[in-house]
Amino acid sequence: MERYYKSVVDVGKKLLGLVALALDLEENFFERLGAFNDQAAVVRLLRYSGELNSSKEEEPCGASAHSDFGMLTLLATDGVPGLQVLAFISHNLLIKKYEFLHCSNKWLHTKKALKTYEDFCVNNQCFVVNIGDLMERWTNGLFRDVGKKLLGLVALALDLEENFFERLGAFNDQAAVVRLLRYSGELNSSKEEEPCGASAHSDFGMLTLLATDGVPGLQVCRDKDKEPNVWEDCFVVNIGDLMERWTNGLFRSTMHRVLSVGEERYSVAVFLDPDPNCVVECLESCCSQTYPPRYYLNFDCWG
Ligand SMILES: O=C(O)CCC(=O)C(=O)O
Ligand SMILES: [Fe+2]
Repeated sequence: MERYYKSVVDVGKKLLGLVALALDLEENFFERLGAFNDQAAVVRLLRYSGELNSSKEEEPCGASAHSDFGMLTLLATDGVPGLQVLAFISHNLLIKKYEFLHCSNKWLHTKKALKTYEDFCVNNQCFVVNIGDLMERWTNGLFRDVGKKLLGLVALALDLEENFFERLGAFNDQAAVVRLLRYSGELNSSKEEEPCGASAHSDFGMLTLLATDGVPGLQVCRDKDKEPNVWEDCFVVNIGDLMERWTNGLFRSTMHRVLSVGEERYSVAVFLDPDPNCVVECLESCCSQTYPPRYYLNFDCWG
């Protein structure tokens, strides 16, 4: 138990170092601030009996909805599902998501932002890292500012006013979702498969800001990278699917994946999604007779 405690605290410190770098602070910022001085990592061992509620109205609940108080929480489970994460899903995101999954969803007709609990896919190869309330206060404001600045530049590049996305309401109730990632670095046993940390995908939202610890692994499809690439001392900024929709395909969302290179790897991804109620339609300045709108909000096709 002591060994487990020590290695979890080390992982936590490494992740907080990355959070600091992602915030444009020195890696040891939180250490210098004294956050680890007399720090106690509290380990809670949990057992859920699995008993179902007798009342049909109530959802059977092991632990009711909450956020954790501190900086970060690292969660390891036995692989039995149950953990859910509250997701704010916009109508546009939902369309995109179900397009991707090739299936229909009744909520597609509501045109409203939804707050839903999504099952968290538990995988015994990973920790789930929850951002605590203190860290959220620190990060959310900062990432909103960086994101706003970048989106101002995107607007200027599209021949729009710098505050275009702000005026559209994209930042009204915007949440920057921070995902702290650790890749174990284990290589696949099968020779046919490429050793994969995260399979090829594009991100859903407007922009993603990505900071890594310098271990290679991230590949971007359009560059046709032969070797896993490293970007140092910078954020990698990925364009998301909603930005592709907004710009009528002028800004393509970035297809990317993470290969396993036999070395442990950490990264911090900040997903900038628009306000869940913001309508994402092809911008006029990106459409012409030659390039008519490629994306419509066509609800009928979802039956
Ligand atoms: O870890 C990385 O470099 C990429 C992570 C990523 O693409 C994602 O979480 O969507
Ligand atoms: Fe991604």
